Amino acid sequence: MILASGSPRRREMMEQMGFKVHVRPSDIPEIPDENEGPMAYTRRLCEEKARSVSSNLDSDLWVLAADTVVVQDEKILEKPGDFEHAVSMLKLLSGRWHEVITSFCWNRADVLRVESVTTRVKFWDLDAKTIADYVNSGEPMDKAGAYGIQGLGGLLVEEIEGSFHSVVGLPISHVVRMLNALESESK
Ligand SMILES: Cc1cn([C@H]2C[C@H](O)[C@@H](COP(=O)(O)OP(=O)(O)OP(=O)(O)O)O2)c(=O)[nH]c1=O
Repeated sequence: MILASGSPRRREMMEQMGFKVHVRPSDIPEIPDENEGPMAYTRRLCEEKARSVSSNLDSDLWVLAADTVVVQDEKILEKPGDFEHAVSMLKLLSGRWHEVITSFCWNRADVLRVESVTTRVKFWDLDAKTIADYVNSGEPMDKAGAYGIQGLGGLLVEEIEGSFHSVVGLPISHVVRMLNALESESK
């Protein structure tokens, strides 16, 4: 399969599931349209990522793309731009529930299917030093919402409802089930 993503976590997860993964990141700009809700945004982006990589392929391999955002107070939190931005995102998440939405897309020739998975995550109350120490670890900078649940960021999380893997960027069981369904439909 072709993975239209530069995320090392997505690659690892697909390899753990036994796939031989060829990585071809896309360069789609990640900017929500005016009045675009978070789920619609992630669905549009993963579809655009898949289509842009598929259009330059001369193989008939399946292409997988995904997009993950954190949502708090209807605001989309993507990857932080700098230290201060990461601190302000973590302050917003402190002591409250938020949602993590991952949409993924399988595409081959004119077959394209998108699915979205929403997970709820609750953070402990975080004091300023905990937030600053965490941001200084460097872990938040390439992650939506400025945390990684799979790393040190796991210490910020009190509770989760839904798919852990989806928070990390790919709900692997949904992803593999959809591929199996698409394969059996094409027979
Ligand atoms: C909330 C959270 C996000 N993330 C990551 C998953 C995604 O890689 C990233 C969100 O950014 P995305 O734009 O979804 O993905 P990406 O930029 O890493 O890769 P590409 O656009 O090429 O597909 O945040 C974690 O690793 N752990 C977490 O707990």
